[in-house]
This record gives sequence, structure tokens and C-alpha cells, in this order.
Amino acid sequence: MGRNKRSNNKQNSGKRSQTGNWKEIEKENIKWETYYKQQPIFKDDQEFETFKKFCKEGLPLTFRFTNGNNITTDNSRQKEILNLFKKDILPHLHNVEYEDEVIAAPVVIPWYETEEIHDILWQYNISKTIIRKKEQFKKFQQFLVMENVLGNIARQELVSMIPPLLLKVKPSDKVLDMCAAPGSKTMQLLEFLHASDDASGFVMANDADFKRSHMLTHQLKKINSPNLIIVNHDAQFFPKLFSGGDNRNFMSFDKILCDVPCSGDGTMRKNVNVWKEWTIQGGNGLHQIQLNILKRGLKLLTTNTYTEDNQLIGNEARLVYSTCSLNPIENEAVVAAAIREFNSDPYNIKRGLKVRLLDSSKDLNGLKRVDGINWWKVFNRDAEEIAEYDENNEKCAKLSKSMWPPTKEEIEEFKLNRCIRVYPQLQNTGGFFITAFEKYKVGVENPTKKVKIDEKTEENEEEATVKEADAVSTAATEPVKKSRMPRDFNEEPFIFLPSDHEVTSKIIDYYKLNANFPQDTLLVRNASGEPVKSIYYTSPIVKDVIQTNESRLKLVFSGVKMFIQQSAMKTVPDQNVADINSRFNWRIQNEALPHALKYMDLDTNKLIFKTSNSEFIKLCMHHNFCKYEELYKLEPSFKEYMQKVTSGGCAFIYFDRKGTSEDVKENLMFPVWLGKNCLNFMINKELQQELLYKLFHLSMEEIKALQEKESAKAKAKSTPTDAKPVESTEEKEETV
Ligand SMILES: C[S@@+](CC[C@H](N)C(=O)[O-])C[C@H]1O[C@@H](n2cnc3c(N)ncnc32)[C@H](O)[C@@H]1O
Repeated sequence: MGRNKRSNNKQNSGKRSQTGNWKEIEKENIKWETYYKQQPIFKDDQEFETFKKFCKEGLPLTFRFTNGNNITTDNSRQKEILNLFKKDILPHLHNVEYEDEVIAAPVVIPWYETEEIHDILWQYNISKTIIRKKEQFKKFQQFLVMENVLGNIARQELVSMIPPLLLKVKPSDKVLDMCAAPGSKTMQLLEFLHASDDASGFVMANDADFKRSHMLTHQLKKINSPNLIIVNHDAQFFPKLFSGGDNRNFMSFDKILCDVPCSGDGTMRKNVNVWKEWTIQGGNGLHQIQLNILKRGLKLLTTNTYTEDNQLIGNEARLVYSTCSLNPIENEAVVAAAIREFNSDPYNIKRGLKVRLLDSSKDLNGLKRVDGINWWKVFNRDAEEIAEYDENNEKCAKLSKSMWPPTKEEIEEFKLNRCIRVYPQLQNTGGFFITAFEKYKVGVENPTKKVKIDEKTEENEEEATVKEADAVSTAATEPVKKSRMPRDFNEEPFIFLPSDHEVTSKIIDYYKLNANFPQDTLLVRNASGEPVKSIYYTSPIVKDVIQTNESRLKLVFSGVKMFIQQSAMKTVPDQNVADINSRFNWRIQNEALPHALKYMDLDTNKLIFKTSNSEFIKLCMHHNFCKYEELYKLEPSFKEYMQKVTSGGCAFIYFDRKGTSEDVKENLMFPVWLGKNCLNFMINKELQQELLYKLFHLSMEEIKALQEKESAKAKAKSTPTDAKPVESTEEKEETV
């Protein structure tokens, strides 16, 4: 792939000076240059110069079509949006001229695919600054933004997508993402978990920074996964968890991602401040915390058990360690130290436990990479090379022994060449370091009494570590700037409803949910434990983890909002408060509808109105409040339907769209609020925009004009009696 001449140095390239002008950041750093030239990474100065040249350029744009929002095996949405891109957008990106040069069209990255879709990931060799600024890319830009907001397209740096791929997550896995914010990799982990309809595992996404853990919530909410738990712990002391309620068992994780905090010198193409801020001490100062996080991850990882003749029993568990830095002190040195410490720990030796690096050379076919290195140089903050560690040498102050390369014997054992290094010049990306570990033992487990006693001891040791961690609070070397924790961390408790709760029974009865509906995994988030405004649902395993570890987990978020109590505060101009409140008023949230419909009989349920009449849908989509009289004219069967559902406040429209096998079309379902004279589709304005574009080919300008006109109309009609103020932005966004 050609380099990106146009993605010039201006991308994100500075800060406003005091005079208000943008100041260019100079893309030079002599300390960085000298340091990397001395490491055995590039074969000569010329190779370094090529590397540096790429580091100075802006990054190409990469985007992935996700099955993110669509948490079932049915990937029809993913396919439809991909087709839309190929038909509607891609032709306009062929032979685009910019500044007298022809820009090559976006290309597919071959090493990211699912069994069914081979063109999920695309790279376009032009910087996002230019895409944002230039008129010829406007439609493409609007498409990206629109689908990104809905979670259908992920815009993520190419190399940052590698670590989750190497984890090989399966739907039954218990996954821990130790340093997860802002959540782009967690999003991928969730996609893999939901690759089949029956995800029985879960993803626990953790970040030590309180604010960033909430940022994670914001990012991951759009995935609508009932198998997600977001927590806020220092990963160095991540608590030991249990499953099984009162009969609690230690719960290890099958897949762990340690995407640790790092100096970020692989991201210079995007984060230009790295040019200004990079120091030797930056990487050195992070080494210990990176090692601590990795060690904790290895401790929590499920052990792979092999027979004497080297056959793996059961599924393979693995841990991936990654950084967006190319510095060996943050990479190979951490990996080597973790193997060294784990394999020489008497506790592990006694139990026959070891760790080793996995061979990933056959994975990700087509990804250009370079092997990890076996030796490197260690420099102190004054850029002096220190040949070996000596605790009495003051030049070694702030350095630790674990930073030095392995011995000859260790090189044999550690196989650091199995680590993956990706450099910007290899395929026009950022830089990344990735490696996969397994923890293993040879010999079939024999759960004797003795082992049980050992486990008990281990449990006590763990309890002590966790308590210690709580007491230590923030370590001085901690790179995370911790925002103050609220006094009562779990401000809004997560309380599961008893399965025979009155409201749940009414909901089941009203919607005719079948006996398989998991009514015991519904929860509320308020101190009273009663359903007041919203009811969420989780998967059974998530409920078990939350309940069994209530006192150990600093829970930030879990559950998908499923039922919402519709109240008179909604702007329904033709009704009065008493009328709305006298009805059954628990409606199903749009995002949870596919899940709820699994428990409803689509053929016999009277609440579901099925149509393939696109004019009918068009009218509903075009207006916030659609008069029945108009709809009856378009679809007489709707009148019959309305006669059967007069008592209910909520119904569904099922839009049965016929697509061919090449032109897949997702069937769409919408929750609908039925007023006295008109109906209201309960979808947010972003989804409305996408549907108007996707189904009826309106331009973004037309859509925005339409939305403004409709909201002005609604405002003019609403009066204090029929429309109480909307309580929160979130609530406000639920309707169109
Ligand atoms: C490289 S970023 C992670 C990026 C993330 N995996 C993604 O793909 O979006 C590192 C994260 O680690 C968090 N962090 C720093 N120290 C931590 C610690 N001791 N425990 C857990 N998280 C930590 C930071 O707040 C930051 O969000």
C-alpha cells in the first residue's frame, strides 16, 4: 500500500498558543531518536529513517463493520450496512482527486474476517482531517459518523485491533479486559462473545480510572450486551472472584487482555504530543506497573491442562499482553520478567504450574510483523547505558533488575521471538507490541483433599492481597490520575428482582412472554429495589458473578435496559395524563426488542403488527406523531389490528423486508406508543436518521430539516397538561 503523502503533519498537530493561533508541534525528539537508534530494533540508520518518516505522517483511516449492536447470530444488519457502503459510498471513492493527486480507493484488510464475511475491515489511505474538511468526502463522512454512533461501524486504529483477535474469544468464555478504557478492544471482545446466539460467557471490562470507567459505560452501552460487567479496580490488585452463590468456587478467567498503560510511542502518528513529551524515564517508570498487571492477570488466568503426551484437555485459555509502545523495557522486558517470576515461584512450582508464550506465527495471515527481540539496552534517565543492574550503583536508582534482558538459558526457555512487533512502515499503521501467554500444567488434575486445603490457603492469601490493595490505595508510582471515589461507591445498587415480582408477572402476562423468558435475571438500579422507572436484564452468568461478588466488585455498570415505565411526561399531544397512567405502561426498550421477541410468538401475538408496506413505515418514520386516519388509508389491515389492541399502550411494528441473498435486508422491529389518535415510534433520533437514509434515501440535510420541523410541531402542540418535562437526556433521546 502506498504511503499517505496527503496526510500531512497538520493532523492533530498542535495546541492553541496564547495568541490564539494553532502552534505546530515539531515532530522531532532527539532523545527518542538516539534511544531507538541504539536499540537492536532497526537493522541500520536507513531503516530507522524510514520508520521515522512514517511516524511523522498522519494515519490512514480504518473502519470496521461490526455486529456490535446486533447481539444475535443474525448478522443481517452488518451485511446490509456493508452492502450499503459498497453500493452507495464506495463508488464515489474511486479515483477521487485531491490536490492534483488521485487517491486510491479504500481496500479490504484480509486478516480480519468472520466465517461469513471477508470484507469487514477497510483502510483508506487518507487522513481523517482531510475527510472532514473536503466536500467530496462529505457523504462518506456522514455515513461513518451516523453508523459509528449506532455502533454499526467502529473507527479504530488498525494495529489496535490485533490483541483481541489473538485472544480467540468464544461465546462460552469468561473474559477479563484489565485496562479497558476507552473500550475499543472491549467492543471487539463483545463482538466475538456474541458470535453465536447463545453467549454463555461474559466480558468484564475494568479500568482503574473512575472517570474512564464511566467513559467505558458510555462507549459500550451501545452494544446492548447482557453479558457485560464494567468495574473499577486497580488491575495490579484485581480481586479474586467466585461463582456459584453460597457454594462459591474460585472463578478464573478463560481469556484475559492486558492492554496496559504505556508510553504510547507507537501512537505518534495520531498523538503528536508524544513527540514533545517522550522521555526515557516515561517507559522506565511504567515497567513495574506493567509487570504487576501482567503478573496479576497470569494469576487469574485459567490453567490449561495437558496430558503426558501433550494433548490439551478442554478449551484453550490464554492471556494477551499488549502495548502501543515499541520500547523493549515496556515489552519484552516485562514479558521476560513475568515468565521468570512465575516459573520460579515456589507456590507455582509446588502445583506444577508454568507460563509460556504461544506461537502466533500462523495467526492473522497477511499481517506484516517482526519477531520480538532477545536482548536490548537499558538506559537511565540521563541516557547513560547501564550494562547490568547493581543496587548499590546510584546510576541504577529508579531502575529495576527486571528491565535487563534474559540470560542465555532464559532465551531458550522464554522464546521472546514469539512476541509480535508491528512497525508503522510495514503496512502504514501505528506501532504495536502483542504477545499471547498460556498458563499450563502437565498431568490430569486430581482433586484430592490435599488440593482443597491448598485452595483454601490460596484463597486466604488472595484475600490478604486484596485487602492490602484496598488499604494501600493509590501507589505513588501509579500512572492513573485517580479522580476521587464517591464515598459510597455503588451509589446506585444493582438489585435483582424476585422472579415472582408483581410487575414482572404483569409484564410477562401483557407481552405473552413464554416460559423460557429468564425472569429471574431482571434487575433495578435504585435503593428501594422496586421497579420505578427502568428494568434491566443480564445474562444468568452475569447475575451469578454480580451476586456472588457483591462485596468485592466495584461495579460501575451492567445490564441492558429492557422495560421502561412510560409516563405522561412523554410528549404525546393527544392524550391526557390520567389516560396514559391508567394503562399498562411498561414498554419494551427498542434495543432490547430483539431479545424480548425471542420469547414471543411472532405469528400469534396480538401486539405485533406485521407489514412489508414501506409507504406505511415511511409515514411513521417521517412524523413524530402519525395520525391513524392517514395510516388506515395506506394499510387497511392496520385498522383491524388497532381494534384488537385498544387497551394496550404499547405495540410493535414488524417491518418484513424482502431481500435477496446478495442483498441482505434486516427485518426491522419498532416499539410503538399508541395514543388516542396517533402513534409514535419509540426510537432515538440517531436511529431515525439512519433509517430515513437507509430505507428512503434521504440526504442528511433533508433528514435534519425534517427532524427540526417535527420537533417544532411537537413543541407547539404540547401543553402543560399533556406533557410533563422530560426528566433526563437519556429519556429524551428514547423517542422521536
Ligand atoms: C492503553 S489504555 C487501554 C486502551 C483500551 N484497552 C482500548 O483499547 O480502548 C490503558 C488504560 O489503562 C488504565 N490504567 C492505568 N493504570 C491502571 C491500573 N493500575 N489498573 C487498571 N487500569 C489502569 C488507564 O486508565 C487507561 O484507560
